[in-house]
Amino acid sequence: MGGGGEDRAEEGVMDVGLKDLSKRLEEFARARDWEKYHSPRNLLLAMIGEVGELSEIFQWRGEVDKGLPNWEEAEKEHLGEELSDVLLYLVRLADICGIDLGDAAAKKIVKNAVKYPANKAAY
Ligand SMILES: Nc1ccn([C@H]2C[C@H](O)[C@@H](COP(=O)(O)OP(=O)(O)OP(=O)(O)O)O2)c(=O)n1
Repeated sequence: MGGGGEDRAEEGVMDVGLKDLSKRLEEFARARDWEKYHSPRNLLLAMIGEVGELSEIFQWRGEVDKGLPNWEEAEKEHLGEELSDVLLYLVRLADICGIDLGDAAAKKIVKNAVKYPANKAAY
């Protein structure tokens, strides 16, 4: 991936932001001349495809304990990759649509809290 991402030796402990991911995805597409494929509809369909791949990991397993205590490391790594594919396409979709996803998500959390007041939550 472009943008100097390969040089970030400490990346594993860095807090990666949505804007940074957006920028790196843009560079990734530009470097491959793939911008023409990254239309809103294509990105949405690609993301849904990755949601399908993510779902396959959980398919037929029954309920799964939080933290995935009984999973092999390779399975967890695969899960991380599929979660990332969904996130990366979502971030790219938002960017190509001109939506500031971090800002929109923060506002949505506030809206959710107004809609579902903590003192009235009864599940
Ligand atoms: N036109 C494309 C194709 C790929 N990607 C990036 C975003 C995803 O993070 C990843 C998806 O790559 P693949 O389509 O190869 O999907 P997988 O990594 O899931 O591979 P596979 O489907 O073989 O398991 O690559 C992209 O930005 N634009």
